Amino acid sequence: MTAHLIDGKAFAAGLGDRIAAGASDFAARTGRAPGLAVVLVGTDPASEIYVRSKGRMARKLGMESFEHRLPADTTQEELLALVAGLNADAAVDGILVQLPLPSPLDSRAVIEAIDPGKDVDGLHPLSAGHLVAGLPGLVSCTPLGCLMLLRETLGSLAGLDAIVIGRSILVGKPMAQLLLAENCTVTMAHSRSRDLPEKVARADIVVAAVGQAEMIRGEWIKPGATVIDVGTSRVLRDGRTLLVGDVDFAAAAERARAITPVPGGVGPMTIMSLMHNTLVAACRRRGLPVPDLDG
Ligand SMILES: Nc1nc(=O)c2c([nH]1)NC[C@@H]1CN(c3ccc(C(=O)N[C@@H](CCC(=O)O)C(=O)O)cc3)C=[N+]21
Ligand SMILES: [Mg+2]
Repeated sequence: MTAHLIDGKAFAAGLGDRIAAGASDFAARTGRAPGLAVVLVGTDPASEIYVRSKGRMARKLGMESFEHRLPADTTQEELLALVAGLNADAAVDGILVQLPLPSPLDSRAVIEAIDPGKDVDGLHPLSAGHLVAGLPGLVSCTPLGCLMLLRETLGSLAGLDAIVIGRSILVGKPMAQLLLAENCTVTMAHSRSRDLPEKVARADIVVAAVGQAEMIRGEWIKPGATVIDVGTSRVLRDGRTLLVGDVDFAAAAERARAITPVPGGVGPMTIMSLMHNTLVAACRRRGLPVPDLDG
């Protein structure tokens, strides 16, 4: 392997120290810690783990964590009533509703009910619009984390050719907007794209967010490219469950200049970006200056 490993876990830990300092400063000025509310509907085991680690991280950094666990048969009205209560709660600066919601709940309507000032997931249409318009707002956690890793690895991204594979509202679309704002030339590829290998081969930056285990082959990667792997798929291999990304890591690492591992790459940055957004939302809501959290 020749690529530099982009250590998301270590970068997230450093960012966490700066967020903790910002949270403590916020508490000293306002008399209360920044507050994050996480809503989990149902008992999906993976979601349980994510929600627990978000709550644990918030408390570790000196923030208040409000965890709301609702049964899988919660009605749309009950969920909207909870969101309305969190919108009105002065101790809550950020609201995250864990996705996916069990059917038949309508996640779009729930997300649109969140106060955009508390939308720490960056999923409200107003947050998405702010990003496209280049206005300050809250940016979706996974793309924000990817951008921080790219800046840390490459410095300026201006003029680089980037490809984002995957066009979800949670990751692909905001990622492309962030790269465009960094003056990259951005290609957005997806399941219907033609000649994907050729398109990937032209990119200096590859962000893989398709959700299909090891779909991006190592031979496609341009030598010297930087690869950010958003995927986390559990696969059974030699009788053991393994977490793998959207990129064929071993082969890609032979060609890339730098690459994120799975786990330990993008995942830890997603959670830390949520903490980042919670502190930013808290400061904005109180009219306080947002601390400089870039290393
Ligand atoms: N409203 C909403 N916002 C989200 O941001 C959101 C969501 N819903 N639903 C589910 C996905 C998934 N997600 C992850 C967070 C952390 C890791 C993470 O820390 N992963 C570790 C490995 C963890 C493991 O071993 O399973 C790593 O990559 O190193 C992964 C995935 C946030 N999501
Ligand atoms: Mg990861």
